[in-house]
Amino acid sequence: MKITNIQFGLVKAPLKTPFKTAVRSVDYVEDTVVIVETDTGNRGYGTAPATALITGDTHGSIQAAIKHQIGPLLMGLEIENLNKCVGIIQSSMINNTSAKAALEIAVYDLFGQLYRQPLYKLLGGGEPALSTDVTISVDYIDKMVADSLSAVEAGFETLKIKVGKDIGLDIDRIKAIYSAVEGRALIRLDANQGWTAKQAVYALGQLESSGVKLELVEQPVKAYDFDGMRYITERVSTPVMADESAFSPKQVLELIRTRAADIINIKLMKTGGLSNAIKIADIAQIHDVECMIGCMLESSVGIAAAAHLAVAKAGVIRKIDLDVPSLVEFDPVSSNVVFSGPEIALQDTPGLGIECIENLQMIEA
Ligand SMILES: C[C@H](N)C(=O)N[C@H](CCC(=O)O)C(=O)O
Ligand SMILES: [Mg+2]
Repeated sequence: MKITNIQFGLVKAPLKTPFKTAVRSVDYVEDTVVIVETDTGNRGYGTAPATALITGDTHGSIQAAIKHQIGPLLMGLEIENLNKCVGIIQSSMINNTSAKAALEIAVYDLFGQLYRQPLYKLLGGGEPALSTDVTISVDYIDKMVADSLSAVEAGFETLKIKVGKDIGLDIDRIKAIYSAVEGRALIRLDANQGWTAKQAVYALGQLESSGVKLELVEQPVKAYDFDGMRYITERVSTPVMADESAFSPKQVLELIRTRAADIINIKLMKTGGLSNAIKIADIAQIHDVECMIGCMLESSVGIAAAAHLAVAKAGVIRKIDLDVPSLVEFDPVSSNVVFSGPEIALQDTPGLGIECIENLQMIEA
């Protein structure tokens, strides 16, 4: 099975309610769709969102990187030599992790089709079921409490609360949500780089001493501020998770070596796809550091790939944040990963089992 062509499209799905974090507010999911074609007629699918504030990537940069730099190097490559395909994708240029992720996802999808196995089995196998948290956007307190209660009613047992906008308000937000859902849901926080190290230590200290139990706090400070991450990790009981600080295996090694984080959030759009995500999971497991599988606000093609990885690496990926299918009005993607509220079930069709992407708008090559 040889790569012969790459096509592009765009897929868009409106959100039920705006997704609001410390850095952005979004009303819909929009991904570049990458279709890798082969001489056998098989087509591999990958997607990437334009999360410019986190990865630096836009739809224009993703498509240009694939069209002009990485794509031409892949023509004629045999899918059975997955290592060669992945090696070329990763060494073709620096950065551009979203473009690399979309291509790797498509190539791994084809690898699964070649050997007629679902991806998670080719990655090592596992129990094909996961349970995800759901994100509660940062907002005024009553709205966040109401959203948290609705999520618990819908069956979610873990809530990922977005904070990082205003430290005083954040403490009130978390206390109010905690008392509304105490004993019914676990609370994890994501500050999306919105606090300083001192603010984080203060806020978490206030919460811990008032009896609020948090599962973890994600990326309290700026991505580059490894010293700040370590400062917080050393001073609070709540486990600290690195997200925007943890793109590459090398960064993860550094975070672990300097004890700057207790947990690592793996996202395919940060790692440049599955190959580096696997390396990160292995590095973390060697060091007894737990991981979360996360996602951007992105389509269910990328999220399906992340779910396959999480199943295969369940020994170290023990926290799941793959909630976008619950946040959209409708999911245009049908794959072999079925999302139903908090439950994620993987079926055994080959690769990612992409059957259809509704409303896919093809882009002229
Ligand atoms: C969607 C997921 N639950 C999530 O919260 N991801 C964010 C980044 C999402 C984005 O801004 O596209 C995160 O973990 O920081
Ligand atoms: Mg995060």
